[in-house]
Amino acid sequence: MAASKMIMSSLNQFRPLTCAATATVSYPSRLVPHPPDLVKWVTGEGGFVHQGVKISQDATNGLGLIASQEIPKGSLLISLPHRLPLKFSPLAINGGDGAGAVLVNLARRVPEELWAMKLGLKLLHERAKVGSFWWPYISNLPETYSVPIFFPGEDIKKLQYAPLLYQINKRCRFLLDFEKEVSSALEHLKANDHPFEGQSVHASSLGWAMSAVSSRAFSLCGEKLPDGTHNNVPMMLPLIDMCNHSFYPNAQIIQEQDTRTSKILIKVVAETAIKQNDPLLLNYGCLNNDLFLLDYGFVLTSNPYDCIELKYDGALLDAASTAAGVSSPNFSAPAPWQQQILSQLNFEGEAPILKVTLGGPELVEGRLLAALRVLLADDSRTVQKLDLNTLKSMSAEAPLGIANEVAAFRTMIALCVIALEHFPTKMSEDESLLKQGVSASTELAVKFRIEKKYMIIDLMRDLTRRVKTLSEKEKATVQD
Ligand SMILES: C[S@@+](CC[C@H](N)C(=O)[O-])C[C@H]1O[C@@H](n2cnc3c(N)ncnc32)[C@H](O)[C@@H]1O
Repeated sequence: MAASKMIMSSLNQFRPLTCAATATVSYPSRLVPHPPDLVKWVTGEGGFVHQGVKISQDATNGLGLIASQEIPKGSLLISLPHRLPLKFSPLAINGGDGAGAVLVNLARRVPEELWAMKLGLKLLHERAKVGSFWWPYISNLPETYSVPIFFPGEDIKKLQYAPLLYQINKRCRFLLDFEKEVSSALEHLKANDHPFEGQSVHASSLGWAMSAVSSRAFSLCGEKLPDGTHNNVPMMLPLIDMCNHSFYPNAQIIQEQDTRTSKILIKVVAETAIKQNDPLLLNYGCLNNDLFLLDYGFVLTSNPYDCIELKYDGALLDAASTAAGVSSPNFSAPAPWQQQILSQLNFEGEAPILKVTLGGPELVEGRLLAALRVLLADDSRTVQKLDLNTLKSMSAEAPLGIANEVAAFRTMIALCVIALEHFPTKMSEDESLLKQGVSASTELAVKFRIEKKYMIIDLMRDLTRRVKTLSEKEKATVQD
């Protein structure tokens, strides 16, 4: 009863689309000071919430869900009725009012890779709309986000990692350009056709909406299409999106078709037994820290999926192998048979893919490993007997012989050294900066680069161990 009163009183207010420019606090406040009770809203709308599931302030991750009692494995934790997820369905909106058509046209101008902005437009529309069905949910969203588009310029520089700086720049530029496009689309609209209740929309509120979606939406199976298939649709899942992330989750989202209505229901079940006071955790995906920071605004320590990006380049490989003391390879001028394999690996040809990664579960991108093995080999016949998958595989032990494998690994270690040297600060400097007590965004930026450096150092250690084992094997073979 008390909750419904609270909902009613906030429904009558004007909904400004403002957004605080930077996320400087660890626990951002919600859009309104005392938002409605989400659990009551979900159950009131016909959803189910296990009696042992509660919203609670997490020690480090903002709000989260916790178990207030022991919950057995397999228990249903949350079930959302069909109308609760917030989706952007252009077909449904197109058949609607003029404001819907304006939203659809704006969404068409958003590049596919920034899909979060498309759903963000719908979120902004609902945020501005007085009487929105989703207001109890939206009012519970954070007011600010710790994603780097909101970092002060000097903290963006502190990330020290060009591929991420490029992505942040791209997003910021898009938001500034899109602000202009939105403004001109909203000009001269009749009040009824205005999707944001007559309010102008700035880059900061577009950024708020994009970040709210990128940090909370799940890509799930949508309704059945006319051809019988289902496509994946990003959606915001009230309450479920209060779960924080872990690579060792104790909860899982499942989708089931309701036998009565044929609609798809979204549920969360306990994947393991959950102890009292444990947080309910979902796995957001096997992502590197670039994506966690860009989309979610956090950085994970010892993330097994973290990696660095390099550009495949003959001159860089020549420099690395020379530094590694590998005898006279010529990466810049491969023999024709080597060039042929480089084409098969997509390093040469009309549309080469030069981006390669080091780190993550694969340790070294298979294409790079294969290229090094091939370019360091001098016998074309042995190489041509092997298939590409063997050449790309780290678990294929020294397919071109131990000397070749050692040279390839040494070159990779040297590549790691070069990558480390690209960071202008030393690890000790980074760590002492953190000890000084810095702003939340400086802390995130410095933590990001520290994690990248640790990842590179761990990879170097792993490769060095492999070189040692291989060298010992070679010595043993010679002695036999
Ligand atoms: C889907 S929401 C989860 C609910 C959120 N904590 C809140 O207060 O509303 C995702 C956000 O939670 C925080 N978060 C989730 N998992 C985290 C983790 N493992 N470490 C740090 N922050 C995390 C990040 O701010 C992220 O953008």
